[in-house]
Amino acid sequence: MQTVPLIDISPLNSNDEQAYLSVAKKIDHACREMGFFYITGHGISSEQMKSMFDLAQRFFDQPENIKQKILIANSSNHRGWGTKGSEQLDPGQPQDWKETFDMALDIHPEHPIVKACPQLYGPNQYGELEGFAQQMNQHYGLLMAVSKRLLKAMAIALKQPDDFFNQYFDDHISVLRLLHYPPRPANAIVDAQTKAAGAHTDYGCITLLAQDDIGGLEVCNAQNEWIAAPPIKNTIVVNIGDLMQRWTNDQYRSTAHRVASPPSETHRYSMPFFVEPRFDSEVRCIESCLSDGEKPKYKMITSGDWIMSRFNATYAYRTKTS
Ligand SMILES: O=C(O)CCC(=O)C(=O)O
Ligand SMILES: [Fe+2]
Repeated sequence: MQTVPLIDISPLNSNDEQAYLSVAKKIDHACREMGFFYITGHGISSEQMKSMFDLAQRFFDQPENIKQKILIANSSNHRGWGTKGSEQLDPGQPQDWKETFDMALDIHPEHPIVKACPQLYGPNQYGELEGFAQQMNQHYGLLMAVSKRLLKAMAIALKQPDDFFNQYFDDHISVLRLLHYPPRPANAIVDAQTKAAGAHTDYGCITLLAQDDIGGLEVCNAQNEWIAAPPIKNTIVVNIGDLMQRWTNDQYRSTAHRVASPPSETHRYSMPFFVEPRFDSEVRCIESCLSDGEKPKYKMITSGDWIMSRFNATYAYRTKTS
């Protein structure tokens, strides 16, 4: 059975051109075959990761009334805390059993880009936890640096200029999200197949996911089999999102994935970083992804329009009000 490959990306930081291209090729292969891979050699220390998981736990441990003050449902730009049941990733399944915290670039309300797209830009809502904003922003910067290295390698593998993807990442809309999957209460009627997060694809270019050591992430491989993507120490899981699939005319796979319910009494934490280009980036098929006579499968769409259409499809609070 096909498994999720592991790639050491440290050569992406070196001057050894051969080693660089060899890693770019491995990434390209994984994007085509599986749409998912683990990375090591990303440069984010295990201490940094641990401090982020400690922070996530402290954040979600706060009383409900404190978290209510930064409710995502009251945010104009989709930032803040999401209660259990506010998101339903798989419309054929019960709502996801998780609480969330979303943050992105923190931009003053008077900035022109906020005026141009107030649904996706603006200030974050952090709440009251000491040091939280600073630590989240620092981690956001570290993840963005790794993401830019990956996007450059993908551009090169696709025979594009180095900055083909990265040129769309000034004023980007990438989101760092904290996730807490608490145990379902004993009286909640669920069968063993009910997932903590339903099957879905991610919306952006790529996602960098850190997971704790509980496990539960499952990936649908090219043979349509669900396979486990268990935690591996000091790795980050990378997967392709819908915008990258559109950009590459389906050559890179935006692969469905889901999260099994944690064992009883067990809390699971994870931390996806959704890498999403500036809201007005025009995503249309890259020429080098078309063979002779082949036609683009998708119409051009802007990053912002795509992301908003996906939020509206999966969040109860948005469908009620829009
Ligand atoms: O919690 C996880 O491991 C995966 C989360 C996920 O797929 C998502 O939030 O898009
Ligand atoms: Fe996902």
